[in-house]
Amino acid sequence: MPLVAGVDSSTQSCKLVIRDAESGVLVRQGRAPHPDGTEVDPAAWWSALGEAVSAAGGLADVGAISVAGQQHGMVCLDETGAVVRPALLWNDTRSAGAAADLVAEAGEGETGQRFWADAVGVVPVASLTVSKLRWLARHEPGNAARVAAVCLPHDWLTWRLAGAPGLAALSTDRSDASGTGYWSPASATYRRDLLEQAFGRMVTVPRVLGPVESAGRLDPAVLAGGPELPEVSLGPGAGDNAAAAFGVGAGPGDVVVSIGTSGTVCGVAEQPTADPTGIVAGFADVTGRYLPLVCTLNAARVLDAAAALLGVGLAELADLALSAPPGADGLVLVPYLAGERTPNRPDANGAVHGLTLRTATPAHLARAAVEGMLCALADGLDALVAQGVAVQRVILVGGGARSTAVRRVAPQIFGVPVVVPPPGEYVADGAARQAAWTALGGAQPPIWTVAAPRTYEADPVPAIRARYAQAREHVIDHGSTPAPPR
Ligand SMILES: Nc1ncnc2c1ncn2[C@@H]1O[C@H](COP(=O)(O)OP(=O)(O)O)[C@@H](O)[C@H]1O
Ligand SMILES: O=C(CO)[C@@H](O)[C@H](O)COP(=O)(O)O
Repeated sequence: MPLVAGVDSSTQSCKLVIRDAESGVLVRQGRAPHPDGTEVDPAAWWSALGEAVSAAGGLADVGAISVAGQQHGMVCLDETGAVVRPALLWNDTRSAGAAADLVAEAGEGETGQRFWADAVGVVPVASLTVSKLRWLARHEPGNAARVAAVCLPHDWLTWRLAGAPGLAALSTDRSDASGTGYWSPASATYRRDLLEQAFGRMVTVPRVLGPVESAGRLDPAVLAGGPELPEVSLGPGAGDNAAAAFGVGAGPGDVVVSIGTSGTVCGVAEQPTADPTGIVAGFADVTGRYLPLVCTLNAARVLDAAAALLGVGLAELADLALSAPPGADGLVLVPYLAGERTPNRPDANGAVHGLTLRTATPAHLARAAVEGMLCALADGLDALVAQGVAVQRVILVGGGARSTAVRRVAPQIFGVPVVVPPPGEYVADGAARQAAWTALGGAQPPIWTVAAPRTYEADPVPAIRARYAQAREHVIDHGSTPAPPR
């Protein structure tokens, strides 16, 4: 088994790495962008995957491939296997009302929340597949009637790589199944009753593979240059966050924070979690364990937006942020630019508080953007700790981890050392490592050496979080009607 490939089909792009199966050494890589928007035709992911494969020099010398992908996205297929409508992504908030309905149907207030947390480890919010299915049933009955199977982005890409061999061949893995809202990590079974309740009837769902179970073989006809391909085995794949935790080799005491389109905070746990507040999602990981996780809708794009607002690039934004004092003299940016999932405020907008003649500078705004985005994640870290996750250090990954300001400010806000591996594609790396494990077999995954990380330490500045906590409730929900003038 010379080489293996790992894919990260994420929100903004598709990244592919090719690594040596035994040592993990990076051999080559490729990437291609995804279209913008919160509903996307899966065909765009497929063509981006093809482009990424070509950019990486093809798969002719690769023995196994695994696909990790953005979680929760609803891919509906008809009985011929054709896509019924563009996929609704994890960050599409139109299903917020459907999520609230599903919780209310299970009982009033905390009773409903507790029911879902106990049943499937998660409380429905707009992001979850179960909420999207309910939305589809209520809002697009014509499309809903055509649905024969529902799967997730990584499931669909893996199935396409296998040559789309019929709906019965669809497969997924524990980590991604645990983000649907109708698969229980604790019992490792589908809650078909909950899917049926949400959608009105049962549809085909992918078989859930174990950590090293193969999803079949790559159909050589589906990729350019395919006919020359040797036999390539398909790994089970994963949700992107589980793949990242596996890619960086997170262990006890490690909390992985990813700053991509989403902001996520997660840790590997030996036992499943069931948080009735819904803040911590009780996901599964790729090794057979669990991955309690908090996810925000606003991370790297908050920095993109601040840079655009100030008319600077991302490097200059970081320099500006670092030139302002910690706490930005009281300027606070509440980063709910895309609505928010944690806290569950799908209709909220962002806000800036504390503008004065002193704080109305580009440097203060840049600092407030970095701090606000990180404070929302620090709230997630607290919630994870409340669920019993130990935190000795944070491992920072995702595109936003490239920002020097994020790296330096993060330990002030998280209050623990922040370890930043060299810039890389850790989701794709986790998928590649999974492909290697599936192909090589063995009770334990191959040990791959991760390049030396850099550790950032700083004295915590609790005042930043205290000020943020004051500000975060003072946002406007765009669905709400302003009070009439008096
Ligand atoms: N130096 C940088 N500073 C801040 N943000 C960055 C930097 N480099 C890349 N990014 C941001 O990272 C994001 C992409 O990160 P990525 O983890 O690939 O996202 P996703 O997995 O959601 O597709 C983009 O929004 C991009 O602007
Ligand atoms: O919804 C979640 C996790 O629950 C997100 O983390 C998605 O999985 C998207 O990830 P990125 O593309 O932002 O990395």
